Amino acid sequence: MTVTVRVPAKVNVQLAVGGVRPDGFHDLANVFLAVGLYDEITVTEADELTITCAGPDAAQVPLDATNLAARAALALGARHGREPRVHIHIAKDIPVAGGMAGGSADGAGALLACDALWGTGAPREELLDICAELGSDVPFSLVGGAALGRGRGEILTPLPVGGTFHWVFAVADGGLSTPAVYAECDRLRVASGTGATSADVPDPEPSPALLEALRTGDPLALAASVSNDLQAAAVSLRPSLTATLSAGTEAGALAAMVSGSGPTTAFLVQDAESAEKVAAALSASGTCRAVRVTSGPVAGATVL
Ligand SMILES: C[C@@](CO)(OP(=O)(O)O)[C@H](O)COP(=O)(O)OP(=O)(O)OC[C@H]1O[C@@H](n2ccc(N)nc2=O)[C@H](O)[C@@H]1O
Ligand SMILES: Nc1ncnc2c1ncn2[C@@H]1O[C@H](COP(=O)(O)OP(=O)(O)O)[C@@H](O)[C@H]1O
Repeated sequence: MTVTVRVPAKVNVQLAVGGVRPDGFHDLANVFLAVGLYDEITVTEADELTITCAGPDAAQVPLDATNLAARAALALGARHGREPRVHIHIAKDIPVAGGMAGGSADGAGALLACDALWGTGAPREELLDICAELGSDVPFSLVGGAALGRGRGEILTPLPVGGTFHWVFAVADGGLSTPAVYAECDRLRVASGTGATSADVPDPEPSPALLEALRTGDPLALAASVSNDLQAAAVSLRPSLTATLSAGTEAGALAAMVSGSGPTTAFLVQDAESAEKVAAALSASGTCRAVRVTSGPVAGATVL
């Protein structure tokens, strides 16, 4: 028997980063939006746990027990007294190490797929607990749509969205390490004299204007309120992102931002027609490796 699950990428329309906590994580107000770029995770009964991956960035995906999809199968199996004898195939379309939660998508997808394959029938709460153990972004990959993530991003509240938002993503050459970008954010804060701990940095809060823009589905209002506290750190580590951001703005994007920890850049546009125009201009600019056009919100991990 075989089960396939489709899982979307995300963009953070607000990423407010608090001070670094004693456990090394940062408290967040993380407003996630699931967008229509997908990985597909297929699990098949097998003699032992094995993984394959296909797609343009497949060479950068680990195929051992560190793969989040393998860790998900192991975690569900351990809770239900079951050896994870499965082959996991990842059809990867989400850019790797791009700030779009591709690894998290694979973790959430493999979890849901194994649950279906094994007939485990794990309650949603248990699946969300396992997701949070796997990584801060993994619960959102399961849930999809739009949500506010508190804590380190794993405590989710679904958010109402009143329309479809159109996006262009510029994929950069190479990735950025998420821990390195958080560390650079701390370094920049210390260097500017504010300090980087929870005692120094105000508690992160969601922007009321941003939540209202999502609720009404108004792209101009959303463009006026998006923010990403990791952007300066990503640009500091990858200065060439400035040229990509400018190219999208000059082409008419309503907002230009780094997606999460980057280095993918995200451009909010008015409609599907302007998306094509901005995408063409970004391609022609020579400031990125690839350009993707999509929209959101879309559903979270779904069994096909
Ligand atoms: C920045 C964000 C924004 O959504 O995603 P990406 O843009 O990388 O996809 C997330 O916070 C990434 O979440 P995720 O990639 O799941 O991170 P985890 O595996 O939980 O943690 C990896 C490392 O990132 C740092 N980290 C992560 C989350 C958080 N709230 N504070 C942190 O400081 C820590 O150094 C941690 O060891
Ligand atoms: N399915 C996966 N399981 C584990 N690690 C992965 C997986 N896919 C990618 N990775 C690795 O995890 C790191 C982060 O990748 P990814 O989740 O794609 O990016 P990001 O955290 O920026 O959204 C990269 O080093 C990548 O090689």
